[in-house]
Amino acid sequence: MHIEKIRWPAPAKLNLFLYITGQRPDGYHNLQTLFQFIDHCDFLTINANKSGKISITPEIADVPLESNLIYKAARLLQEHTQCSLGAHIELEKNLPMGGGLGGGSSDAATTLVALNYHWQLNLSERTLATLGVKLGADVPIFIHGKAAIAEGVGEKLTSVFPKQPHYLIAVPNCHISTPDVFKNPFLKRDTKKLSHEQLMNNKWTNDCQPCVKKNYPEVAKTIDWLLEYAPTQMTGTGACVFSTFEQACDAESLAEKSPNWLNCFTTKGVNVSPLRELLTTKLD
Ligand SMILES: C[C@@](CO)(OP(=O)(O)O)[C@H](O)COP(=O)(O)OP(=O)(O)OC[C@H]1O[C@@H](n2ccc(N)nc2=O)[C@H](O)[C@@H]1O
Ligand SMILES: Nc1ncnc2c1ncn2[C@@H]1O[C@H](COP(=O)(O)OP(=O)(O)O)[C@@H](O)[C@H]1O
Repeated sequence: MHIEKIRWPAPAKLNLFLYITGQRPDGYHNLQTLFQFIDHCDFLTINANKSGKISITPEIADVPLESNLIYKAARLLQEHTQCSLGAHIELEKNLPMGGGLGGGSSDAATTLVALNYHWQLNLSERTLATLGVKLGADVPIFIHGKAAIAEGVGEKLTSVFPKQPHYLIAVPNCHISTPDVFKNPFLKRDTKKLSHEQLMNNKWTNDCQPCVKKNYPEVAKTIDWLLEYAPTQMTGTGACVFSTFEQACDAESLAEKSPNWLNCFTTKGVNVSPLRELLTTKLD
C-alpha cells in the first residue's frame, strides 16, 4: 500500500463537438463527440488505510455518501479486486455539478486511478475503464486522459490533437438533466456519421444545443450574449457554455466586462489531462 498522502486532480472536460448519429434498441444514443480537458479541477486528497472503510469529507450537499460517485467508484474497485484496504478522501469540489463539465464522472475516474495506485492493484487502464463505464458514460475518457473522439455511447476512444485554446466557461443558473435532453422528441438524432478527418476539419457544433436553447432561456441568453464577442457553444447536454480565444488576455477581459448575471471563469484547453500528467511524470 502507498501510504503517502497525494492530492489528485479530477479535471473537467468539454465536448468541442457532439453529434448524435442514431439510437440503439436499448434507448441509448450513439455519438461522435470530441473531448478535450480543461485546466480546472476538483481535487481528491487520498490517505490510504487498512480499515476497509471509505470515508469522504466534506459531504456534497444533496448527494448522500452512497450516491457519491467517489464512494461508488471506491466500492466497485474493492468488490472487483476483493481488496480489504480502505481510504479517507478529502474532496475540494470546484466544478459546477450537472453542468455538462463531467465533474462527477471525473471524480469517479480519479478515484479508480488513484486507489489503483494507493492499493497497488495493478489493474490496466482498460480494466479501470470497463469498471468506470458502469458509473457513467464519460468515466472512460477521464481514465484515458488524452483528448479523443468518442464513439458508440462514448466508450470507443481515438486520441486526437485539437488546438489548445483559452476558454471562457459560463455556468448558467439552471440544472439540466441528461436523460431529459435525450428524451426530447425534437432532438436531432440522425446526423450522418463522418470520418475522423472530416469531423476534425468541419465547423464544430452540438446537436443538443438547439433543444436546450429552446427549453432553457438562461442558456439561450448566455450563448447569445457571448456570441457577440467570440465563437461560443454548449458542452455536452448543457448547461455550461464555452467561448474560444487564442489569447488568455482576451478571455479574461471578456470575463471582466461580462454582466453580473453571467457566472463565468477562464481556463485553458489541454490535450493531456492533469491526472495523466501526475501519473506519468510525477509518480512513475
Ligand atoms: C452525452 C454526454 C456527453 O459528454 O453528456 P454530459 O453528461 O457530459 O452533458 C455524456 O456522455 C452523458 O454521460 P452521463 O451523464 O454519464 O450519462 P449516463 O449517466 O451514462 O446516462 C444518463 C442517461 O442519458 C441517456 N443517454 C446517455 C448517453 C448516451 N450516449 N445516450 C443516452 O441516451 C440515457 O437515457 C441514460 O440513462
Ligand atoms: N462526486 C460527485 N460530483 C458531482 N456530482 C456527483 C458526484 N457524485 C454524484 N453526483 C451526482 O451526479 C450528477 C451529475 O454530476 P456532473 O458529473 O457534475 O454533471 P454532468 O455530467 O452534467 O457534467 C450531480 O447532479 C450529482 O447529483
